[in-house]
Amino acid sequence: MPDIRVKICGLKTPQDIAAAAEAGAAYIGFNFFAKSPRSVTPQEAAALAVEAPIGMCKVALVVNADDAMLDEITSVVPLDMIQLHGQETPERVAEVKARYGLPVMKVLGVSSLEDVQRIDAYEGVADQILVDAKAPKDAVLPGGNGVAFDWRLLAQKKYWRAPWMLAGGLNPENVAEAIRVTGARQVDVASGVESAPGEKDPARIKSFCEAANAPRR
Ligand SMILES: O=C(O)c1ccccc1NCC(=O)[C@H](O)[C@H](O)COP(=O)(O)O
Repeated sequence: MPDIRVKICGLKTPQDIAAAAEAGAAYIGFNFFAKSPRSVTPQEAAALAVEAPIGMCKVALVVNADDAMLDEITSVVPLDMIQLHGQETPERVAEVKARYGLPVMKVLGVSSLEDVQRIDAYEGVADQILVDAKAPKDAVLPGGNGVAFDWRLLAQKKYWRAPWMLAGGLNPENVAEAIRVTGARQVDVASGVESAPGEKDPARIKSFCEAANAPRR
């Protein structure tokens, strides 16, 4: 099993799933944010999920979703985890965990040390924490913008009680350095393995997974 666990986010086709599986990704993300070029419907995600090999963690990405939306997604798609990518409070994280009986990954955007400190409020309730770059002020999307944050912000505080994952502007060219600086054991990528917004590139998925697991200097 690869040392560094990789999540490929925003998969839309069976070819995307095959590329992630062949490259050894541990997680795949289905994006239910309608404005995203990576979004899928619950029915599309259900058809894709059956293509995933046993043991690959299938994650539903939602942004400030209400129970009705989560009820629909979880009733149709065989999932292993829910990723909350909005302004969900620790209380909402606990509610979602209890209601759906699935592990929850809470995403926290970082652009300052204060943001890093704010993560502590979630470490006792979220099953995983995804440390992402904050979206630029004028961005349409709350994630998937290909923007990195200053990885040195994690140098002092890179351990939480919950396992964590690094995201934000990662790509095959910089992922090894990001891992070196932050000590991340898990990494997540969306736009960095695409040829155009929402179009995954199998060669970049492969290069990303190889670079994440290349021997460290
Ligand atoms: O990818 C999207 O379109 C998206 C839309 C709305 C909320 C979150 C979204 N992506 C979240 C992810 O998990 C990304 O992998 C993460 O933000 C990093 O994205 P990128 O910088 O493009 O690798």
